[in-house]
Amino acid sequence: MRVLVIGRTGQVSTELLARLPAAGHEATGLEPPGFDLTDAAQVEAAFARYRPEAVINAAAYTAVDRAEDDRAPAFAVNATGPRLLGEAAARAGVPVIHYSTDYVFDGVKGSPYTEADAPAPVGAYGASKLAGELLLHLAQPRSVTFRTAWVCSAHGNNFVKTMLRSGRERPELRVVADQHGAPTFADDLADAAIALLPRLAAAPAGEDCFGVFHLTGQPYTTWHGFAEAIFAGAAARGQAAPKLTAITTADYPTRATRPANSRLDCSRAAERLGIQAADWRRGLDRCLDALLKETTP
Ligand SMILES: NC(=O)C1=CN([C@@H]2O[C@H](COP(=O)(O)OP(=O)(O)OC[C@H]3O[C@@H](n4cnc5c(N)ncnc54)[C@H](OP(=O)(O)O)[C@@H]3O)[C@@H](O)[C@H]2O)C=CC1
Ligand SMILES: Cc1cn([C@H]2C[C@H](O)[C@@H](COP(=O)(O)OP(=O)(O)O[C@H]3O[C@@H](C)C(=O)[C@@H](O)[C@H]3O)O2)c(=O)[nH]c1=O
Ligand SMILES: [Mg+2]
Repeated sequence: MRVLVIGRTGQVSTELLARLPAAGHEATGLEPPGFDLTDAAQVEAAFARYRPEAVINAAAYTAVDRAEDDRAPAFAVNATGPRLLGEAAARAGVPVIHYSTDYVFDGVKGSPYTEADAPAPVGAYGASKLAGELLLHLAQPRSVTFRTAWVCSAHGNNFVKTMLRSGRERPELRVVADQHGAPTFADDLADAAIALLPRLAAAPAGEDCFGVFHLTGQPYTTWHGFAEAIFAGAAARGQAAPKLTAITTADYPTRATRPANSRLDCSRAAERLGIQAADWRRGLDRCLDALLKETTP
């Protein structure tokens, strides 16, 4: 299949572009400066040029704190972008796979969120991503949105790389232990999307493979629990670990509020799509193998 990937050097787009050819697909990835998803004419031109049979939107404005003071660009990329893509895809008759976030929820619920729970974003990033989901599905009902969370990989910016870097610079790291969720590795997300492509291409609007699906890694943990796993893995690969201190959200003020409960219930994806939440500890091992050279002789 000819697959157009929006994003090229981001976490998820990098993994998609690395894996699509092996699955027999012809893939093109587009991002700035050569391509701007927020420009309708550029979106239209990309469809005309590449004639995709499916589109995967892995582009986003992901700077959560910056989005609070930079709302217009965040909404342009995260909301207008998916709308333009949905409109072009509907005209071309091709399905769209898109990504959204746990930050569409306020985090107040006492158990994992399902797709039936009402979103109520507490920050600009989450609000822009929620708008994008709605606009995409209105424009192109033959779309799938994977709401994921805490995405990491060996490429791009993420919590694993921040922890490893900070751990080299400082003897002690303080990490919040009262925000609950599950890390998700970008290669697992890419594999899920690629497995779904043939089914989406064949399915008419209204099939139950379209819609919103929660998809994260498992099991649930906290950012502090994740940091512990990162440094255990780093230590096993010969890197000295800093002292890790559990703190509360109140001890770590940030510009944007993060939800305390980011846990997503992924059972709908398992039941309807046959896509299982992957064990993030395996993903972390692959990521650390790629990032840290063995120091043993
Ligand atoms: N990172 C995370 O923790 C989470 C991410 N998600 C969602 O998953 C998806 C993938 O995220 P991730 O891979 O981490 O994101 P990254 O921030 O790693 O990559 C974003 C990509 O979007 C591209 N991009 C930004 N602006 C534009 C634009 N105007 N036109 C075209 N491309 C653009 C970037 O290009 P460039 O590098 O040139 O700017 C980059 O390729 C997103 O929808 C995100 O919201 C969901 C939950 C958690
Ligand atoms: C670096 C650091 C962060 N933290 C906290 C802040 C925050 O609550 C949490 C994670 O930090 P981050 O900066 O990675 O958080 P953040 O950028 O909010 O991560 C989010 O990105 C967007 C794109 C998403 O969609 C979300 O799923 C989520 O992955 O850890 C510490 O407690 N100590 C530290 O030293
Ligand atoms: Mg880039």
